Amino acid sequence: MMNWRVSPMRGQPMEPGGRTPSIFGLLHLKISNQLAILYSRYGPTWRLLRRNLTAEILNPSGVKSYSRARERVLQILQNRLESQAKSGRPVFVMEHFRYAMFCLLVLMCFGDKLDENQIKKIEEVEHQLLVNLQKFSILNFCPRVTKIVLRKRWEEFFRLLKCQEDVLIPFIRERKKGKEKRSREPNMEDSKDENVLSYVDTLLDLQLPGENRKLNELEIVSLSSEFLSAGTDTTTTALQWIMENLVKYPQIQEKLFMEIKGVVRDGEENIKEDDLQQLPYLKAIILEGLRRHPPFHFVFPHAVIEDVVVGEYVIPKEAAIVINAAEMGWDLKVWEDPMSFNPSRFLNKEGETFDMTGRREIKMMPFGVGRRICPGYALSMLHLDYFVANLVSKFEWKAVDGDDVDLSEEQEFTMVMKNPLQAQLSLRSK
Ligand code: HEM
Repeated sequence: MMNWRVSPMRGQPMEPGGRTPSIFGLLHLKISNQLAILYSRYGPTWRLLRRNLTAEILNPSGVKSYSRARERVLQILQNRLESQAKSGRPVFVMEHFRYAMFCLLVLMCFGDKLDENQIKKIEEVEHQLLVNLQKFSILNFCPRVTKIVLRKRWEEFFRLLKCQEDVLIPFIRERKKGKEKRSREPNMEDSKDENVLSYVDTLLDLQLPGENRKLNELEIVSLSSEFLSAGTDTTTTALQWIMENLVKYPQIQEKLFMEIKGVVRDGEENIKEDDLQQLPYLKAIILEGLRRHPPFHFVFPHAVIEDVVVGEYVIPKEAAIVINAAEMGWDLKVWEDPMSFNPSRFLNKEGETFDMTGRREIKMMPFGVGRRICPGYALSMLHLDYFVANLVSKFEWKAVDGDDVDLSEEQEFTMVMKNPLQAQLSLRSK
């Protein structure tokens, strides 16, 4: 087994025979590395921060404490879809899905008491940063020169960062105030909401080793923004692909609905989080969706820490390597009829859950594998389970009349649907 180390650089796939990437590849690496630095206000502390993210907020009990937030966001999403469905017109679901996934992360990041207006303010500023990413990437190119020739663009860039600070810093200060109050008055009768640990709380606690200091506000702004953007588009894309396949294959949707009906509690409309474990077919559908349509076709670049030989390839120390995760999930030697959407391939008689972490074997890796696996892996699996189950429980999803469901892909930040999903939704009778 190889020794992996994440390089913070984006890279090009290694060429056969262990040659290093071409000069264009190296240039690309350099530019992208600088882009990452430009967008982040913190230094090389990412290793520690990642550990913090996994240990504090994305661990099973951290994730569980947000079940009320999930219920609230599900309600918002279902209401939005219901009012559109009632118009009888096809519903374009992508924006609704993205908003719901974004809300979930905002509530985890800044605390679950935020109202919709506050969430919308955060969404607007984060959206502006995301859509302007391309435009600002040129600023990495010889900043000394671009600071003169592209002065206006630099100003615009700083204006946008300032807007982001103006929006996010008050939320960070609010969390800080709450924490200080709790430590001053430990026996204070706190409402349950205030006690839910937020990502910002964990960042406020963090002590940077070696530097003997805590993170400053601007660093927390960057990290919060990264948390929101890393988790929104990825889960939205996966959710959309899965729902698209349920529209394309009504018999799979029907089988799932029958399974769901068996576990909805009396008098309840929605599936409870605790009941998701009783839905093996749902889990198989999520896994099949991630295998067939992984949101990232390539995992982030990694580097080996010593020369290694893999098959006929020599990978020299420090070379950036990029793994094509999508092809791995479509490998004919491993998967039967890999391009078909067949959730049953994940149903095994022994009831064993499929391992995606790479501990046992690696047959697919939509989240990467090993110690650099996506820290949001378990959270997004839960979000996918919960939202797919409840969206199918509440609505019947059908193709728009005469529409041949189109599975063409398009590369954006993730591999999205070229023609975003639109569906005819009808409320299931209670
Ligand atoms: C379906 C949803 C998601 C998919 C498919 C996905 C996939 C990935 C992949 C492939 C990587 C790179 C792993 C590697 O380096 O080999 C990654 C990294 C990362 N993901 Fe996710 N992700 C998802 C959701 C999330 C969520 C919900 C969060 C946070 C709340 C998140 C946070 C991150 C972060 C912070 C990293 C960088 C980790 C590092 O630098 O070591 N992801 N993700």
